[in-house]
Amino acid sequence: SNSPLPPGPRNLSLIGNTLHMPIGREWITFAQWAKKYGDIMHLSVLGRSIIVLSSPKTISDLLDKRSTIYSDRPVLTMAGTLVGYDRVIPLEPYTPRHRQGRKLMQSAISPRTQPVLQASISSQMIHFLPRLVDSPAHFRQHTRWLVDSIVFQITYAYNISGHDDPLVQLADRVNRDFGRPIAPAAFLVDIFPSLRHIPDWFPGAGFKAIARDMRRTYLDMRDRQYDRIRAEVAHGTAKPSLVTTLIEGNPNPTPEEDDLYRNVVASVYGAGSDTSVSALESFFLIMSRFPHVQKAAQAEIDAVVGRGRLPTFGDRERLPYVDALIKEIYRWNPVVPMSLPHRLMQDDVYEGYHIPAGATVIGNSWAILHDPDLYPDPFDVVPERYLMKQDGERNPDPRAFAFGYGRRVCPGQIIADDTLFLFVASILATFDVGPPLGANGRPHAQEDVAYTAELISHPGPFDCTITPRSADVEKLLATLSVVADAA
Ligand code: HEM
Repeated sequence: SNSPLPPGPRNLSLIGNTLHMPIGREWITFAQWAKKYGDIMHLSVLGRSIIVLSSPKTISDLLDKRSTIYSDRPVLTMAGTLVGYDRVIPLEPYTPRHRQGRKLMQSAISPRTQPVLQASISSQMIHFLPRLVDSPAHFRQHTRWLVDSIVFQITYAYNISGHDDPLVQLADRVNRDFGRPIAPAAFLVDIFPSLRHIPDWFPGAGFKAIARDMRRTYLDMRDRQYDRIRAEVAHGTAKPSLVTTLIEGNPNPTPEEDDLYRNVVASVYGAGSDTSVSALESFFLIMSRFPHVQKAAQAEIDAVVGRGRLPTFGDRERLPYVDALIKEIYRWNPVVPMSLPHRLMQDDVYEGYHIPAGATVIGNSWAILHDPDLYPDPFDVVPERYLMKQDGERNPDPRAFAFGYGRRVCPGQIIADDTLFLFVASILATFDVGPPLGANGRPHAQEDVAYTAELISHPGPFDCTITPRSADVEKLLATLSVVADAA
């Protein structure tokens, strides 16, 4: 192409921008660079092109409108080729198999199936709330328990017991494993893919044993429950679940179909668990930092739901402030700040710039969600911004950016959003969340909580107090959990 590459930081010939690359939370540095170089920016890292898009328009023009060529994923040699995570939907290349997998997931997670999914979320919530009464200091552990319970209920009709449930432990291990090879340049083989051919005994080939170990753990988690349900379907004893639906829909799958089904189901945990946990954790942090927001949301819930029952999904449309708070949770510290990287499949030209085939294309969602022209006072939590009469383009719904783009947009949004709604509404109806207290019983001075620098970003360590709003609420929760256990 005769067109120039998009502008970007100075290129140091062979090594490109490698030496300039920010280490950790690159979304913030990229947002600063975008002010200088524009909302389409080119970086060259070890000979590979990275295109960073930082405005709704560039993202919509390329990742949405030209999604036929912008929907591949970059090849990750360690995580993908060696461990095998490239068989799950989020990391899979853009192929007919990927489209088939998405279709299966979308038919399981759709407005048609939403009532069944909501029933699972509600039933797990009833078991979750009493845990918060018993040990509020462990709110993060309970939050993860809740999300895992919902995911395993939907996928495998599996009721997890406590935090030491074997499936939870296995899933935790897969989660931890997953973070390692997808961290930038964590393994040399991602920079020099031909290293994957070196023999196992060769010095420096330790990564191959690590990959084999991770693969074993992943397959164990993927297959154990799946095989159990397959046997139950054969005996006519299987409970309704995503696996049951897939197997009953095609009792004699080919080996390829069988592999596809297993990976589609595993993708629900892989993509849906840690992401949802991050959003729910942000809720606690926001509540402990912005008490006036909490009070306004509680006043709305009290007026609409009253104090004698828990909120339900049917209440949502009469809770506009709670809905606006949920939008702020997605925006304030987005769960996936730079979305997942896309890969361009053929040369393209945009606004006179050449975008080379194979380029990694990143939509910097964080930059958009913190653009003061779109969201005034972006570092504050201001649900009111969505309730004002909108002036043109201001304060767009953050979900348009928080869940990714084009043909790779998150297919689990319905579950994520329903989980977040019921979590926020139920906790605000029953608890007060506040800042941690010092020895003198007064609130601690609050320090800024840094979010982690991973692909799925979580709030760093923080404490908060979580107390039932009244003795009546405590009784209500105890009764509900007894009834739920009996059922
Ligand atoms: C608050 C919770 C969640 C957030 C913020 C979130 C966000 C995202 C984002 C940003 C992407 C990348 C889209 C892109 O590449 O442009 C994604 C992909 C994906 N998400 Fe979610 N997600 C959440 C929950 C879930 C849940 C609950 C599920 C499953 C039930 C799920 C399943 C997936 C899958 C399978 C993909 C890969 C799609 C593909 O590559 O084609 N997510 N999500």
